[in-house]
Amino acid sequence: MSADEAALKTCHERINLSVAASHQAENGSVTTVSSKESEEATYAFLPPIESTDAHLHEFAEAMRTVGKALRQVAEGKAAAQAEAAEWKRKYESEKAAKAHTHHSVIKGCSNCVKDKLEHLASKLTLETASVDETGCCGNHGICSRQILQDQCTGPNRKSDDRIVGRKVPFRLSWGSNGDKNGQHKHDFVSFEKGDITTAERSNKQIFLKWDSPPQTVLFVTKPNSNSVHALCSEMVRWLKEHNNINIFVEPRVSKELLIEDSYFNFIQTWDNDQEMKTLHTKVDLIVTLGGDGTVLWAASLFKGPVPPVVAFSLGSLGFMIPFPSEQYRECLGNVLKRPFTITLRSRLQCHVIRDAAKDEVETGEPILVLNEVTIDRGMSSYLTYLECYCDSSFVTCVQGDGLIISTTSGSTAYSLAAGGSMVHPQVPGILFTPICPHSLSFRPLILPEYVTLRVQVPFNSRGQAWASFDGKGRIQLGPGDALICSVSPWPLPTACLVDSTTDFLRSIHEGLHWNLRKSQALDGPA
Ligand SMILES: NC(=O)c1ccc[n+]([C@@H]2O[C@H](COP(=O)([O-])OP(=O)(O)OC[C@H]3O[C@@H](n4cnc5c(N)ncnc54)[C@H](O)[C@@H]3O)[C@@H](O)[C@H]2O)c1
Ligand SMILES: Nc1ncnc2c1ncn2[C@@H]1O[C@H](COP(=O)(O)OP(=O)(O)OP(=O)(O)O)[C@@H](O)[C@H]1O
Repeated sequence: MSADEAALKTCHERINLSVAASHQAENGSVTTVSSKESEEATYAFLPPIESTDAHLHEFAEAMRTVGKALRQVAEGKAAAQAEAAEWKRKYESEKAAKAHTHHSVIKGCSNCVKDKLEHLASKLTLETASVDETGCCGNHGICSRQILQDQCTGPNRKSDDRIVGRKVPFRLSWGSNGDKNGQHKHDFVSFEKGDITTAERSNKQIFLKWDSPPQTVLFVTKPNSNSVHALCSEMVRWLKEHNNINIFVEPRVSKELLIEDSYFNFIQTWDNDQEMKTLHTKVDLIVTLGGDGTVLWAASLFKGPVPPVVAFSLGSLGFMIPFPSEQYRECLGNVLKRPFTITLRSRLQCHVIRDAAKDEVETGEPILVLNEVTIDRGMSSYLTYLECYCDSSFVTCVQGDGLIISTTSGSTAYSLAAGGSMVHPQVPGILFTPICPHSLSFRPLILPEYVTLRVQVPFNSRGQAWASFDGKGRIQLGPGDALICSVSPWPLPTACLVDSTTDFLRSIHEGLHWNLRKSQALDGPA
């Protein structure tokens, strides 16, 4: 008989004794003795409760094991989904690239848009596309796949190269599972005699130089603003008359300008989504007139590649807007004729998966955001309860008002208000910022840009959750639904007034009054 069975047997015996004693008391035959015996029997009954506790402990342990197994299954599922998302992303970007090439070939070379955009694309790839994969010399510091030779040959060979016990040669390759997505081929890690170094700093300050003068400009303007409308019509005239530029505007603006003056007959627009999808093949430059919301709006018009954006400030904060509208002639003149620096602002592509437990396949087009995707509790008065995974790893459960998954550009927007760090827009990362977490230890995180995040509303969640994209387009997420997001291959290139860092620091100083404090007086304690 096992120890547990013995404990159970004792327990039964004591229960029987206790029951018998209480029966005697009820019959009234041996009242005083029986009540004492009953009390003793009751006390005697207590130890077996410890035995029952042991069973409870055993049961709890078993439940923990089951919980662990379930979590492992969920992690496995998240890994598979992340991998599927990555493959889909690769497939879509290749498909889009092919479609873009195909479209341009059909159009022919007469307008040279294809050549210009392809050249621009190659420029935007940090001008490092020609790196040789295997034969890297190590001099330029861009080694995507460099092999350490067993023996160093060539004129620089030193006598101590032949020391016995030389380090074993190895390779560096990108991606956590080998060359997983090829995103990081152009990062700067050099590799000399087995010592990994990043001494060569990445030069991500990117310059854009036109091969030939730009021909087409798209205007995106804040609605319902007289000053914006007036400036738009003035700039359109100036661009047409002084630079012979073709102008595209949104359908709403086209109507407004035509009502104002038939002079604007030359302006082009689009009639449907299909036409809008080909805009990036026709437009060299986007000019935005408004605040940050207008830049977000302009970005949202492009589900794939985006032409460079020159943003003119006509809002109140204008964090992402370096160009003063009063000096538009000088600013636009420079951008159209000279090389200029750009900030490549990464965007997040988001997929909502309904009842993710059943349906593992992502459907529909991704939603692209420049700032962030937010998952909050909406109207619900319950805490949001969200399970979060990063690639195949469980991150945490969010219990609070919600979660912000932000780009570095969005780090100064909602994420900042929720306690996240401000991050320079060229830093490759994704911010993971909780909103009012009901926990003392939930600090915001910054994750690397190559991960895929999955946020799922578990089936035992009390309430619904709501996802919103750059503060717009709210989508309800029920128990079992999930949101998957990763960095999109299509960033938003924004023209800088000076350069990426100077513009960023100007914005946090002037826009957010960062660390503004009166200087201490000199006449303090010695
Ligand atoms: N509590 C908050 O701070 C809060 C709440 C909701 C939304 N937002 C932000 O508003 C954005 C939508 O902007 P909108 O103009 O359409 O809405 P809006 O008109 O409500 O303006 C939001 C404010 O955020 C500023 N802003 C937007 N993007 C920014 C950025 N990247 N860096 C610094 N400031 C930025 C804008 O200049 C504006 O002052 C959302 O993406 C979200 O980040 C912030
Ligand atoms: N072309 C557009 N079409 C439709 N809506 C737009 C367009 N441009 C901007 N918006 C919307 O108009 C709102 C206000 O725009 P924006 O943020 O640019 O101006 P603002 O509020 O005056 O500036 P700031 O955000 O600097 O205070 C935003 O919600 C934005 O999404």
